[in-house]
Amino acid sequence: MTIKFGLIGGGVMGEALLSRLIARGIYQSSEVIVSEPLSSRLDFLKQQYGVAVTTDNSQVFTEAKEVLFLAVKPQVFSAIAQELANIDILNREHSPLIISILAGVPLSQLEAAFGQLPVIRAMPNTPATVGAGVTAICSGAYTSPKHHQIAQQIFSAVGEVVEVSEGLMDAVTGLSGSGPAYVALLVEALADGGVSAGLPRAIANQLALQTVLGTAKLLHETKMHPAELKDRVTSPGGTTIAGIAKLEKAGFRSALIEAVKAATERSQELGK
Ligand SMILES: NC(=O)C1=CN([C@@H]2O[C@H](COP(=O)(O)OP(=O)(O)OC[C@H]3O[C@@H](n4cnc5c(N)ncnc54)[C@H](O)[C@@H]3O)[C@@H](O)[C@H]2O)C=CC1
Ligand SMILES: O=C(O)[C@@H]1CCC=N1
Repeated sequence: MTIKFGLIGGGVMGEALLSRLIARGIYQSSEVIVSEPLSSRLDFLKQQYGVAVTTDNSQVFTEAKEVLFLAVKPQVFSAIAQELANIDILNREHSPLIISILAGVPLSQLEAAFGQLPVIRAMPNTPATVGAGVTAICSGAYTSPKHHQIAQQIFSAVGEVVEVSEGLMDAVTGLSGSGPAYVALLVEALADGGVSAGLPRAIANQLALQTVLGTAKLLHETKMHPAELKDRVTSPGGTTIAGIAKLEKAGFRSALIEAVKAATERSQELGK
């Protein structure tokens, strides 16, 4: 069977994408090869998903006919680019589309590393694992509508897809890329608040999680503005306004705004 999809880096995000692509039948296990330095991860991915595995990134690059998917940390990108630099890419019968989910690494750097191959830069997030992710994509100079369609199909398998200009990718990273961690912190802190107010831990966890999930679902399904929902919950002289007053005093909104800005700036730094 032809190898269509090559994955370099079988960690959290690599596995999230891989698992959904196989489950949705976008690629068969026999069409996928993964490279990873950690033998424990390789054994796991091979056993769990039935894919071919290797420690040799150049093998993945050479064999992948349709997509080479980069899911390593940005800090190891230059080492990988050097490793792949000697492979004769331009004279290949099938040049793969390079898809990178590396935070911060710009299209210019990716295109320089891969000659004139088509590159799509993407920023997914961890809810991709359960098909509830959101991914922003932007296309490089050598891509065609066909490449665009392939990337749409891949990321649609793990959630929603939006297209942005490359100048916005760091901001996307600061918001939706990093966002699941902020929301997880919110859920944990809400539950801690419940425990502090006397609730048993298990019940506090359930209430906190379902409140966040339910609120997101309500906003999503009704398209209600968040401010309107806040107003609907907030009775005059009631409990909610007492809670909101504390959040405002503690700088809740500005803490989130600053978090997104700091993560955006860090993404910009990673690309330098
Ligand atoms: N974790 C997240 O929420 C998100 C991460 N990203 C991006 O995805 C990329 C991967 O992040 P994670 O999956 O969280 O990291 P991770 O650490 O879970 O996975 C990276 C994998 O790459 C492997 N690796 C290290 N050196 C390698 C090499 N030379 N060749 C091949 N594989 C190598 C590691 O062993 C590891 O399994 C990063 O660039 C990150 O910016 C993007 C969106 C969300
Ligand atoms: O923390 C990071 O650098 C990566 C990028 C977006 C989410 N995690």
